[in-house]
Formats: sequence, structure tokens, C-alpha cells
Amino acid sequence: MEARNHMMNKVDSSVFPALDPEAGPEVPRIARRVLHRMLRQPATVAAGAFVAAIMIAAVLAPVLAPYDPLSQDLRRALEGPGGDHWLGTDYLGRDVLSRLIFGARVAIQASLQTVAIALIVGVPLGLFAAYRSGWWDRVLMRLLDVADSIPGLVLAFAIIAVLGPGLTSAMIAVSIIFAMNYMRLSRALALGEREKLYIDAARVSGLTERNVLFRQMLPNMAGPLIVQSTIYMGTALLIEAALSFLGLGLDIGAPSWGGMLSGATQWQNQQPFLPWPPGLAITLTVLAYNLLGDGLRDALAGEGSIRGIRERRQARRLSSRPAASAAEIDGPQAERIALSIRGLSVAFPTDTGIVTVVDDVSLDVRRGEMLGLVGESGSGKTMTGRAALGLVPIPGLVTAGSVRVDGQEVVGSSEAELNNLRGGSISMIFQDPLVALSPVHTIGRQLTQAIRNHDHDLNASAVQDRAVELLEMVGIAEARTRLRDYPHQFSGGMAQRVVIAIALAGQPSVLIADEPTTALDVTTQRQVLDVLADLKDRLGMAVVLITHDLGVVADACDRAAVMYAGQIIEEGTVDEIFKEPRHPYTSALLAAVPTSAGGSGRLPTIPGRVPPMDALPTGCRFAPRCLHRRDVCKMGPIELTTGSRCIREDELSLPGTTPVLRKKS
Ligand SMILES: Nc1ncnc2c1ncn2[C@@H]1O[C@H](COP(=O)(O)OP(=O)(O)OP(=O)(O)O)[C@@H](O)[C@H]1O
Repeated sequence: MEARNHMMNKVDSSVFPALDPEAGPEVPRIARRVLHRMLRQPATVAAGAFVAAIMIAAVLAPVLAPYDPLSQDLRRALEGPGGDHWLGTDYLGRDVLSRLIFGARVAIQASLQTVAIALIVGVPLGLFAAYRSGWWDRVLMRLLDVADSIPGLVLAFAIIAVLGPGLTSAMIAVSIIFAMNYMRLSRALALGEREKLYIDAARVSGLTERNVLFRQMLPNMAGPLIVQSTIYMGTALLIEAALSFLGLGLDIGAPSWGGMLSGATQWQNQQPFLPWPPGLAITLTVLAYNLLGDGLRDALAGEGSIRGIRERRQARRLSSRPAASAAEIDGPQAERIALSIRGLSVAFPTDTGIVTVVDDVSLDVRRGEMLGLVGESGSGKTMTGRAALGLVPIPGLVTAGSVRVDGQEVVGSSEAELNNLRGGSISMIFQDPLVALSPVHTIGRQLTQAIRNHDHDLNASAVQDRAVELLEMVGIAEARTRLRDYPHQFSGGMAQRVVIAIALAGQPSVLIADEPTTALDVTTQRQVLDVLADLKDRLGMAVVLITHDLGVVADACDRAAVMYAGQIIEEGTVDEIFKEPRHPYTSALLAAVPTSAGGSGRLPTIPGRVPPMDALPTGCRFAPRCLHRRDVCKMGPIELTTGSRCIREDELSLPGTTPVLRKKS
């Protein structure tokens, strides 16, 4: 609970668009843009105008209709179109135009009511099933499966049998069938939305379930639901017309398009024009509904989701914030910073509450610099690296802080913006190269694909040349020939070089290398580290080398940040960290590294284990394992002030070491 409160306090509502109280006004703006796009589609405009005209006719029927639609004049039966009766008269001498206008009322009312009932019933159930998941979802979906297995017509008859005959019962039956489809659609949409960061953020912030469902998720699902509704309106209208045609709808004399069509077919021989007005009204209205739905779908496709817009706006706002790092570091230094992380926290919702696994991490990595992010397993190194690319796995989320790559904010950026950033400004390589490469495509195909992703203008031979250049850059001999090889034809070290080459395709300024040498033997490790160090110098890249091996840090890095239980506990140059550690944890880690002095016997180990992230001690997180702990260490959180998170750093004189540097290959 404490962890949860702690996390909630840290949630910065400005980081999460969904929680932004100002997010509301985006919706009318999006609606305006969608409308603007629809107005540029002539077919959609014509369809919209037609539907609008029908709706106006339905509402104003008593004013617009020249005659009473029920008034009969048998002397003038079956007249063709003329001055008194613009669309002629039917077999009872009733004015066809007036009946058509009043018929629009029935058609519009039936379609609107049917769809409205279906939406009101189906969408909340679908949302609820997806959001709650678990047995709620299973029970609701099984019930739906049972209902779905009954043919629609049988189900409709069953409902009519219960409710009694008549148009209203029939349309309620149709509503229920539509509602089942809406339930499936909204569940599928909600399942997609539920996994997104903004929903986690909304949950974490303590918003009520109703608020999350209807204020956060529903607006982002509106597009497909509206499009589906226009299609169902047409279908409902057709069903109403068919029921009336068969005499199962309204009273036979009442003006409905289906009823008019039915009567007209009996008198078609005497008055061939008679079926045309209701027939055309039905066909054109259904067509207009569908065209409107198509146009709306196209217009929404150009827009993305409402959340996408909120995210873009948020990203703009974040990128207009002054960069803390730039403000804190002198001009020329600040310009050289390629990756700046400030107060980053990452959390995961778990059964026991929200667990913060990366807590208030701040780092700067300059161009041409390699920073070693070192720590025991589970200390939060990978999660920090992933957050830098906006790749925190679901259901984790960034709960606070900022990550800037080349000055561009990552936290709160939309997927589209992140996709531009990833591979371009920042790239990442992982531990096992063979998992990162597709086994069924040649290296050349994978490399050229990566190059094309970033440079669409290069022709085929330029792409090929660039692929060769990249392979040569990472030290692969006979590069042109090797482009035709598959990953299994490469050794582990060579495959890791290929992975690095692919990561370089977009000329990133920041490369996150997550344990890139762990899966390799010692000699190959050295070679891959040499490649990274060489690229960092030649290309001026900022490299973050994630590792649990201090030897690797000594070999390749300029600076190091030591992580423990989600926090950076010490930071400095490699020389400072190794020779004069200021945190007992760093010192204990160093004691476990082989030294140039050699020595006999077993290397010392650190007693105890890293505490679970949901049961951290108050005060210094390392205190329970620390040989230098005092009561003061347990009193409260300790800040990373002068490069160390040890409250006793001034009193302690901790032993360092001279690491064994592996031979350059
Ligand atoms: N999908 C997840 N759900 C819940 N917790 C997770 C998830 N992924 C990671 N964690 C937790 O986040 C914490 C940090 O994990 P992270 O992978 O960043 O550690 P690490 O220092 O990189 O460890 P390693 O060296 O083993 O990769 C760990 O406590 C881990 O249990």
C-alpha cells in the first residue's frame, strides 16, 4: 500500500494525456478536422446532404407534406405525377409525396431507435468485459457465444414471441442482435485500448472504473463504433421496410416506405410509376448511410485516435519544456548531451499493488561517451534502457520523469513519433544476437530493410553499398559476399556485429547496448566491445552499455552508473568508481572482481540478497546487506547528492581496486 501511495504521488498528470484535465477541448477540434476531411469527399457530402434532407423531412413532415397522408380520394386513384400531386396518387387516391414524407419518419425512427438501443446495451457490456477480463469476460463471452449460435431469425422470432407481434417488437429483436455485435466489436477495441499506457496511467492515478471506461477508453473507440452504426442504420431501415412490405410492420394503412412498396407492386400494371418513389427512397437512404459510413471511416483514418492527438499535443508541450539537463550543464557540455534522463520512474501494477522498479533515475550521456549501467540482476538496468526508447513492456509504465534524445522528449510521445525516433536517433541491441535476427531472411535483406526504413530515397545499388559499408564498419570481412548469408552461418560474435550494423542503419546518436556480450566467450566479448568503442569514437555516438560485469565497464566505458534496487546509488568516471568508490555497494561489487594483483582463494561475495521491489526497506535500500550501516541509514530515503547515495560517504574510506583490463584484440 505504501508503495502504491508512493507511486501515486509520483504520477505526473502532465505526463499522461489521458489524465490531463485540459484534454477535453481536443474532441471538438478533432470533430472539426474530421468534418473538414469529409467535406472534401464529394460522395460523402452528397450522402450527408441526402440523409440530412430525409431527417429534416421526417421532423417537419406535418409542415412539408402537402396533403394528409391518410386522406383518400378514390376519384383520383392511381394518377401519375402532375401539378396537384407531384408524385401522383396510390390506389386509394392518397398523395404519394405526402406518404413518402411521413414514411421517412417511420424509417428514420426505426433505424435510430434500433441502433441507439443496441449501442446502449452492447457497448457498455463489451467495454466492461474487456476491462474487467477474468471470469467476467469469460461468462459474458460464453453467454454471447450461446446467443450467437442461435440463427438470427429464430432469435428474432423468440423475442417477438415474448414481446408480442408488431414493428416495435421486431425492431427490439433486431436491436438485441445488433447489441451482440456491438458487444463483440467494443470488447475487441477495448482490449486493444486497455493495453495502452494512458489506461494504465488512468488506473494508477485512481480514476474510477466508470471514468476510465467511458471518459478514457470510449472516446478512442468512437471512430469504428460510429462507422458501424451508420451501416446498422441502413440495415435497420431495410429490415423495417421488409417487415412493412410483408405486412408484419405498421398497420397496413400507415405511411411507411415498405408498406407503400407492397401496395404499389399490386397496382404496378395500372400505374408503373407507383413503386418508384418508395423503392428509390429505400435504396438511396440505405446507400447514403453506407457512403456516409465509408466517408467517416476514411476521414477518421487520417486522424488517428483521439488519444493520438492528445499524445501529439502532449509531446509538443513536453518538448517545449526547458531541458533540465541543458539548464544544469554548461553550454558546450549541454550541446554534447545526446541522452538526458531526468527523474525517471517506471512501475508495474502487480497483485500486491503498484511496484516502482526504476525510481528517480537521472543520467546524461554525451556524444562520443560510453556509460556503463551496472548492477545486479533485477536492479532496473534494462527497464531504464527500455524507457529511453519508449519500450517499457505492458503493463509497466513510466510514472514520472523525462527522457530526451537529441533534445526530443520520449515520455508521452505517440507511437508514430517514437517510431521515428527509434532506430533514427536512438537504437538498442540485446543480449542474444541470434534471437534479434530473423532466421529465414538473409543478413543482406535484414540490413537493407533497416536502411530503407530510414532512407526512402536511396536506390537499390546505393542501399546495397550502404549495407556493405555498415558491415565493414563493424569489422565483417568480405562484406558484399556475406550479405547473402543467413544468420545461422555467422558465429555469435559475428552475429552480434551484424545486429550492431543493423542498429547503426539509421545513424543513431544514442545506442543502448543491453548485455551485448553476455552470450559470448571472453575473446569474442572483447572484440565486440572494441567494435562498440571504435564506433562510439568514430561516429560520436553516445553508448549506454548495460551490464552486470564490472570488468566489461572497466574495459570499455568512460563513466559508470551503479544501480541497486531500482535506484542509481553511485555515478562517476570509471577511474573514480574503481579507485575511490563512495558507496559500500560499489565497493563490495568491486571486491568481487578479479584484480590485476591476482590473489589467492575465493573472491568475496555480498551477503544477503537484493530486496524484492515490493518490500523495500525504508532508508538506504542496501542497508540490510551493508557492513557499514548505522541507525541513521534506516531513517529515511537518501538522495543521490554528490554522486553517491550513501549518507556516510564522507566518513567512510572504502577500498577500490585496479581491474584487470582484457587484452585488446
Ligand atoms: N513484465 C514485468 N512485470 C513485472 N515486473 C517486471 C517486468 N519486467 C521486469 N520487471 C521487474 O523490474 C525489475 C527490473 O528489471 P530489469 O529487467 O530492468 O532488471 P535488470 O537490472 O536489467 O536485470 P537483468 O540483468 O536480470 O536483466 C525487476 O525487479 C523485475 O522483476
